[in-house]
Amino acid sequence: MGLLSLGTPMPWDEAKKYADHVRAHGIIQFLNLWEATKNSQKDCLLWGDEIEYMVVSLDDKNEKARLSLRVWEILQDLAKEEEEAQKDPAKKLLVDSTWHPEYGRYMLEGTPGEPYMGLPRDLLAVERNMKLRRELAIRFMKPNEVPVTLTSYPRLGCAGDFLEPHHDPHGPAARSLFVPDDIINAHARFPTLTANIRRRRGSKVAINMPIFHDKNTPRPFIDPTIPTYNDYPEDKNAIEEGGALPDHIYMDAMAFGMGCCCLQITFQACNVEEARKIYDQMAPLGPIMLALTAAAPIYRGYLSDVDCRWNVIAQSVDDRTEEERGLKPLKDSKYRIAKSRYDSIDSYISNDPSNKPEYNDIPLVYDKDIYKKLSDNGIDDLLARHISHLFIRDPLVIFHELLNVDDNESTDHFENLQSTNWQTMRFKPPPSKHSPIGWRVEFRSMEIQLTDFENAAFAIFIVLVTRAVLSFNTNFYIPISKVDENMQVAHHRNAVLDKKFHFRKQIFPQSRPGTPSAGTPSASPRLANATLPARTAAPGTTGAAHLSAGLDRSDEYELMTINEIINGDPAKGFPGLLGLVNNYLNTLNIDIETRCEISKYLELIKKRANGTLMTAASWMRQFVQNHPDYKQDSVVSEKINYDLVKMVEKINKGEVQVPELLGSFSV
Ligand SMILES: Nc1ncnc2c1ncn2[C@@H]1O[C@H](COP(=O)(O)OP(=O)(O)OP(=O)(O)O)[C@@H](O)[C@H]1O
Ligand SMILES: N[C@@H](CCC(=O)O)C(=O)O
Ligand SMILES: N[C@@H](CS)C(=O)O
Repeated sequence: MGLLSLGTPMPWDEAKKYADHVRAHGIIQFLNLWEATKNSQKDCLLWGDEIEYMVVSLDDKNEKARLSLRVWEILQDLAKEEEEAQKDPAKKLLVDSTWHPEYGRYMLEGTPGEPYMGLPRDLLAVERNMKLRRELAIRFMKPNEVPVTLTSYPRLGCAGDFLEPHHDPHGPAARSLFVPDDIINAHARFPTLTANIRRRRGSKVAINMPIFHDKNTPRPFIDPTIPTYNDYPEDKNAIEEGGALPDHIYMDAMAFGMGCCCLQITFQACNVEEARKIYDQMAPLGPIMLALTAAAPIYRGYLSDVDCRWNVIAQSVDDRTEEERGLKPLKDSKYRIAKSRYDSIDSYISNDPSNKPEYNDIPLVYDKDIYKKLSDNGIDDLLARHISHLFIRDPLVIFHELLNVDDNESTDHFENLQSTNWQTMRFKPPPSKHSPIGWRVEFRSMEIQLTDFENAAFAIFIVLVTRAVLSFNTNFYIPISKVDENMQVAHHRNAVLDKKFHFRKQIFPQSRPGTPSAGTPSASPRLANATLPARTAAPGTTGAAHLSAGLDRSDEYELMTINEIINGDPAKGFPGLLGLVNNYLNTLNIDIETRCEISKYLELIKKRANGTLMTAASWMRQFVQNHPDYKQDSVVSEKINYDLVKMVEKINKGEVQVPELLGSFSV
């Protein structure tokens, strides 16, 4: 969930006049924050997860499942509960969670009440807390409502009724043929984002995901369900003007993307350099974890040929103009921009000596005036590039009342741009110079899993990987263009088993006298303030000019399966991420009971990676394809959707065992 300021939002025509104002003050705010917090030291790990839920209303009589638009009321009740818990220590334990709205009016986001600490025993609190959150949310729902952790809702945007209460499509913010604006959270941030993305882009967003061709799916597949309204100029372009591609599932609104749910993990680092190191080390894992957590195979009532949500969201908030997308020569826009605001990261940012210039091998577009301002104020090259790259975007939501703020105290303008750059990783400064919170990093690519057990397993795995990274001083660097290739590969149906991903072969630092050898923990996870590698690119250029002078690093990485990346390859002496995590755990003094409990979660990761257990995406595909109503035509009917949601609910209640998904683990 991004910045939820209050006020009167500006429509795009007005907001764009203040874009430079917001950027200029955003940078001053960042510099003020930097000055106050650049030396901040935190000595303990704090971390937390964010779980996004969809509230589904079940109509058992008619066997229909609809998204409930009642979440605002549920959130108010949860907020009251949180408030009371603040006053009553006994209640605090029972509530121990924090709740936020999300893009969809049917979505909830729950986090632990306080961040977790870094002790192994604290890991065992994660699943308990996730269960508590689910139970708490249920307490404020109607008897027929359930919180489900599906990544994409199978029948979102289908003709007929998929909302409770029903609303016809259309509305001035999204102008969608498929979803009404009533589906968007009422907080001004969300409809304004929706409308201003569309207006800035100059057309509705166009999302096309390849259809899964089953035996009876027509070839070519031309979707007969796309309505032919003519209320808005864009409507006719859906089929006639090529908005909807043949053999694809076409979607035309932000809700199809930002209405998806995910699992995000945020860690606090000891200091800014450690945060930059974690950011870089975790970035190549973004696509790996996307493929391993794949849970989104169905869109707008059709089985698709992809397993993950990422590209759907990227297309759903792509506010680039035609000029920025390279469809027209640059005239009114400033830059060609290769990616949507929601996409994989574009540059590594750590000053660690293992970050070689050649790894930043994709052209980085950045605002050269902002780069200069940052540079003149002592920000080093890599960080200045990162921030001035985020600042090529326009602020989409500007509130009249918050235009002029005290840049010494507020970080609103900085957060405005930071929180609408939705990338696989987020590098997060302390929220304000007065905050006790330190420099943090957010890992954002994972899809939400069907049960708390699985979500806890992935959260625990990721936090342990960060500990192993710091402890063994690992090196996961590969050229960022290869991380981007992996990101696309991760979307393929069953990529987890069928595809290979670029990954670094030698992940430990080469042993030198006096340095820790492969797989032994370094004396301290703290990092020295290493000097910056020399760069040859002139500040302000948009190309990666330094690349041609760089070394060829292609022998440092190779294509591996997810199984090899996670479980290792003994023949090659490659430990895999689980090997690293287990080595790390071996260095700690953990009681047997705790270690056994942690092993349960790691076992799930191992089995998902080696194919013993299915991903949620594969399991859902199988559920649909085995359903008696399925006609082998890629259509996921209302009845199949209802049965799927009921099944997920039963799994969460422990009423049904699904060994193909969860093995013998109980939820
Ligand atoms: N000091 C901290 N260190 C690490 N994690 C923290 C800290 N404080 C809170 N968290 C965790 O960070 C996560 C995100 O928190 P929060 O919702 O406040 O951030 P946000 O800025 O809204 O997130 P987003 O970047 O997704 O918009 C939660 O899981 C929370 O428990
Ligand atoms: N729901 C979005 C993330 C929204 C956010 O940035 O908080 C996703 O699935 O990635
Ligand atoms: N939840 C995301 C997407 S709208 C945000 O608020 O930034």
